[in-house]
Amino acid sequence: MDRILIEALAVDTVIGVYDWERTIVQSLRLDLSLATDIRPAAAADNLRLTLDYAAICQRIQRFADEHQFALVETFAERLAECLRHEFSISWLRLTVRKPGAVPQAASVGLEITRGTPPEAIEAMYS
Ligand SMILES: Nc1nc2c(c(=O)[nH]1)N=C([C@H](O)[C@@H](O)CO)CN2
Repeated sequence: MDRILIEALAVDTVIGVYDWERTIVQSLRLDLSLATDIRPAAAADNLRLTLDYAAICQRIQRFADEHQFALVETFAERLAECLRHEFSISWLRLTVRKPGAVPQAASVGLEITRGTPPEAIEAMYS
């Protein structure tokens, strides 16, 4: 299975567990790996037959504008649900980093995977 990649996407949002964090906008950094079969789009050279990474990036920032979560866990889980539903993504890996949250660390955050693993889909068709 092929994967569309989005790396170090800067996303501005209100997020954090402390009161002072509810009054500021902070910048998250997102990495995404999105399972898809690129062959139909490549054969036809047609954007409509693949995952449009620009449209996905725009949707992510709109999601961030529309929500204010306490935890990066909630942001990641809800965003993964949103993207899988709206773009019919069978599997994704999402990393959310919050630079500056812990001064001693370059960034902190988490990584989640959701959906049917690409290997399982490939095994069904082999
Ligand atoms: N596992 C998590 N730990 C912490 C989070 C979080 O979202 N998930 N958030 C905070 C604060 O908001 C922090 O980013 C600011 O100091 C602390 N721990």
